[in-house]
This record gives sequence, C-alpha cells and structure tokens, in this order.
Amino acid sequence: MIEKQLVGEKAADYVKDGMVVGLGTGSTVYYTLQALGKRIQEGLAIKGIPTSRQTEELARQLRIPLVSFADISHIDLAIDGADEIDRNRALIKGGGGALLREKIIANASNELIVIADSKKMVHTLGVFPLPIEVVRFGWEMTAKHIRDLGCVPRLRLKEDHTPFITDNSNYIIDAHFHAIEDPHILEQMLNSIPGVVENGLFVGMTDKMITVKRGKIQVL
Ligand SMILES: O=C[C@H](O)[C@H](O)[C@H](O)COP(=O)(O)O
Repeated sequence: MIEKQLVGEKAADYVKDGMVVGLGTGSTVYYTLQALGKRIQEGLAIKGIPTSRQTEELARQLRIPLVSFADISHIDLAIDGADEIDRNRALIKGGGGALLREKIIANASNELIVIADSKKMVHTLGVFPLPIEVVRFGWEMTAKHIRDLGCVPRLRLKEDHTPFITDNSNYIIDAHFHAIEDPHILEQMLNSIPGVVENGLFVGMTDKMITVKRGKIQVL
C-alpha cells in the first residue's frame, strides 16, 4: 500500500458517529474520503464540510452528507494533507490552491489531524514554494511587496498558461523562500500586505500528525 493510502485510511479511524468533519483537499485526503464513504455505507453517521469544490464533488460521489457553515455551530475534527511539515509541525499548504478554505476550516475545528507521506517531512520549511492567495486587482504590486520579504514570487499558471483561479476567484502567487526560519512571523507579515487574502503557512494548528517512518505508520 502506498504511504498516502496508509495515512489517509488511518485518519478515517478517528472519525466517530455524530461528528462534523472538515474534509481536506488533495491526493492524500482522497484515501480518507474513500474510507469514510465506505464506513458511511456501513452505517457511520457524520456530516462533512469540504475545503474545496474538488473535495465537495468527490464527497458527493461517495455519498458523504455535507453541511455548510450556516448549518453548524462547530467542527469536531478536520483532516487535511500538507505540502511540507517542519520539526515543530508548522505546515506549508496550498499546493492544490485550497489554502484559504482549508485554513478557515482548520481554525474552526476543535482538532486538526494532518496526514502526510514521509517525503513531506523537512527540518525547515521553504523548499516547497509557499502558496499565497491574492486578489486579482493590483496583483503585480502585491507580488512586489511579497518579493520585498526576500523571495521570488511567481503567479501560478495552468497548463494552458492562463492564471490559476482559486475557488474564491483569486490568484495564487507561489513564493520561493528556500528557508523559512520563522513561519509565524512570516505568516503575519504576508497577511498584513494589502491584496494578500491568506497564505499557506499553518503554524500552531496541528493537533495530531499521521505519517510513515521506515514503512510504519506513526501517529504523533
Ligand atoms: O491546496 C491543497 C492542500 O493544501 C493539500 O492539502 C496539499 O497540497 C497536500 O496535497 P497532497 O495530499 O495531494 O500532497
């Protein structure tokens, strides 16, 4: 079994009857959703709140009942992937462009379980370019302010070379910092730039991490 499947399926074990569950985005959470879909067919009663249109679509296919924020008072548990995880469990997220909804849902959840294969574990964040969601208006100026923080910013493009548009109708700038020594400070600095909607640094949010070490599942 591939590592993503191992950790994705393991995370589904933490979902209990009656929970409102934040459903993350990406190829690792894909396996969590498959496992949840199966358990729901067997009688598990949960409600899911998706972090992206892609996850919403998959959850519907798997007959996972969905709710919106208007219908709930809290989220019990969110399960999501990551692009990089450092030694303090700070994360870079947003490789799939879903970081804004992911952060809103992680922040609203009583618990966040992060699932990741062993390749995502790093000492210092930053080899993976940091995704930053920005409004389209004046994005060139916003990118200049981001560059002033010491990175090379690139507008994310699709295969057809047109800009990638998020579920919230914004652009993504991928910022190559190479080494992010203080993710907390950088998160704050980026979010204080007018035009930045949110960035993919998730600091102090991880409650549980499920990964693989030497072929074995590790729950940290
Ligand atoms: O926007 C995407 C999300 O932050 C994903 O959780 C992250 O990119 C990890 O995705 P994957 O599990 O496909 O590596």
